[in-house]
Amino acid sequence: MIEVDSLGFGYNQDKKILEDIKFDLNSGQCLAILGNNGAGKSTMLKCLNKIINPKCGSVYIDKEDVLKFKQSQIAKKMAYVAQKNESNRFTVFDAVLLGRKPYIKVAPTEKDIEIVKDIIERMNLKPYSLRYLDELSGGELQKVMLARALAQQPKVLLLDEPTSNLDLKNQLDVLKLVQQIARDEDISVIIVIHDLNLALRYCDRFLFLKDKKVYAYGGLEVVSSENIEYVYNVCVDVKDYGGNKFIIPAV
Ligand SMILES: Nc1ncnc2c1ncn2[C@@H]1O[C@H](COP(=O)(O)OP(=O)(O)OP(=O)(O)O)[C@@H](O)[C@H]1O
Repeated sequence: MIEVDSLGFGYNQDKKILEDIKFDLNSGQCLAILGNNGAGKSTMLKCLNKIINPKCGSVYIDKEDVLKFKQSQIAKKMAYVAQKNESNRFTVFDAVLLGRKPYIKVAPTEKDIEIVKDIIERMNLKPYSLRYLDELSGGELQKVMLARALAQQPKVLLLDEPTSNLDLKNQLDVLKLVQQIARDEDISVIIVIHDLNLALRYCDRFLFLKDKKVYAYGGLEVVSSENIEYVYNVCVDVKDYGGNKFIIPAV
């Protein structure tokens, strides 16, 4: 379980971006972080694993405040996939193996190699295994970065718009896999995502950021037309289809 309390951050002294952020999430659950452009979603994700230092607050994982940890210790608890990923001259296999770095002392063990092979298989990346990252498409690269994060075997997985470069089938496949891995391996997943319908389909909890604060947090009930209209300033209808909720813009 992850518990975030009173988290605050500003890039400059006089301009706050996040104020009094508070939520908790059980293991095995996926949380969607929602809000408009510039609301502070990516900033919040980076504060959680201290890529940037929050000005105040705490982030407890299994009752330990990870903000007091060194980066090398945080890497065993949390994995992060950024919004923009740079490609380089690593092969796909080596890039995923890098996810094992927090655990490797001298050289990768057989277990490290097995974990990497397994995740490459599960994400249908085997045909790309020996390809270089700078020879991949944007979507293929995004999947490799997710595979690397999963190889890290974190307790909390932080994903910043993991489907932004993926085609429809890969969006569905990747989020389904993330949801399945979260449940099977008891990982809490925190996803910044713009597509409300994908969020509704694959996430259990929903957090709307607005005016630096948590405007609403909870289960499906908080994804209401009133909240969406207030947060995004767009009128929407919330419809039921086949037992699932769908958001349809009413413009
Ligand atoms: N390195 C930085 N230095 C100064 N300001 C920044 C920096 N990074 C982001 N910001 C500002 O902080 C605010 C929040 O940005 P952030 O990227 O967290 O928003 P977001 O909700 O993820 O947006 P989007 O949906 O467009 O990706 C924005 O006003 C942005 O301009």
